[in-house]
Amino acid sequence: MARIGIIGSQGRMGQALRDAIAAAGHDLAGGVDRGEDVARLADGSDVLVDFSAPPALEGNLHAAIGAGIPILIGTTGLEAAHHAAIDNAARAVPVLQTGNTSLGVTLLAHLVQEAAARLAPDWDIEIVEMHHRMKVDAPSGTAILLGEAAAKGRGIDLATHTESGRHGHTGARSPGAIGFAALRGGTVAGEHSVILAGDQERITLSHSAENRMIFAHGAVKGAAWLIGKTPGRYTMAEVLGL
Ligand SMILES: NC(=O)C1=CN([C@@H]2O[C@H](COP(=O)(O)OP(=O)(O)OC[C@H]3O[C@@H](n4cnc5c(N)ncnc54)[C@H](OP(=O)(O)O)[C@@H]3O)[C@@H](O)[C@H]2O)C=CC1
Ligand SMILES: O=C(O)C1=N[C@H](C(=O)O)C[C@H](O)C1
Repeated sequence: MARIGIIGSQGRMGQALRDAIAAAGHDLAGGVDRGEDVARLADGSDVLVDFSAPPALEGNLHAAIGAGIPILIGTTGLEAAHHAAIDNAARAVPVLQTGNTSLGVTLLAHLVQEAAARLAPDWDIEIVEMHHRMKVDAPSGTAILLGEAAAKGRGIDLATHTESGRHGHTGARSPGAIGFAALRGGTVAGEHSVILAGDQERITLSHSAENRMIFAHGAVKGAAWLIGKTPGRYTMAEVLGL
């Protein structure tokens, strides 16, 4: 049984996490939101779970290091500087950062990598996602995760092959690009499709989240798994044995 501290505890994911912690038989160590004392939460926790916002990341990593406990980061909208801070923190404590904690998306990423590796580079890759009207970042962390899986399969760098936000006279698609399109509306928990488009044929690999509990259950599983691990950066694939 683990004491799990939630960062972003009043948010949509924070509330789902409370139910998932109870369902798994763990203890809720407490929760913090904007402006509250994360270091104190860390001192009373065995592991921190962060579903808040990117500006909170640095303080959250600092608190985990100060208390000598692992941290799982589910917050999305992270930039290169955030990933550098995570790499740095992972030298001191176990850290798991992922754009999606669900079993289904973790498996989907494997399938996407495999498909991208096996199909010739002239098969175009487009990633389409839809989320609820309150989501603040785009493309979603999951879309980026799937783009990274596709890029890995292709042996290319995602950053230099991304095409997103097409509008107006864009010109033809760049050969080898990975395209992103983001839709927002209603209460959609999370829809992702990776479309591999060849000449006269198409493959679509998709995942539908019916509600947030799939993310919450995965996050609790990942958080408990991190306890006792040596410092380093871990993945959901390792947690789920995929
Ligand atoms: N990896 C995954 O599987 C998933 C990731 N997510 C990601 O998790 C994050 C949260 O999503 P969601 O719960 O829907 O968002 P919400 O906006 O519902 O919740 C975010 C919570 O974090 C709080 N918060 C904001 N800034 C800080 C801060 N500096 N310190 C502590 N708490 C803070 C907010 O408080 P306040 O309202 O006062 O700002 C709010 O309570 C998003 O980045 C989302 O994309 C979501 C689902 C799954
Ligand atoms: O903000 C959300 O809701 C979600 N965010 C994550 C993302 O950005 O991919 C995961 C999930 O799709 C829900």
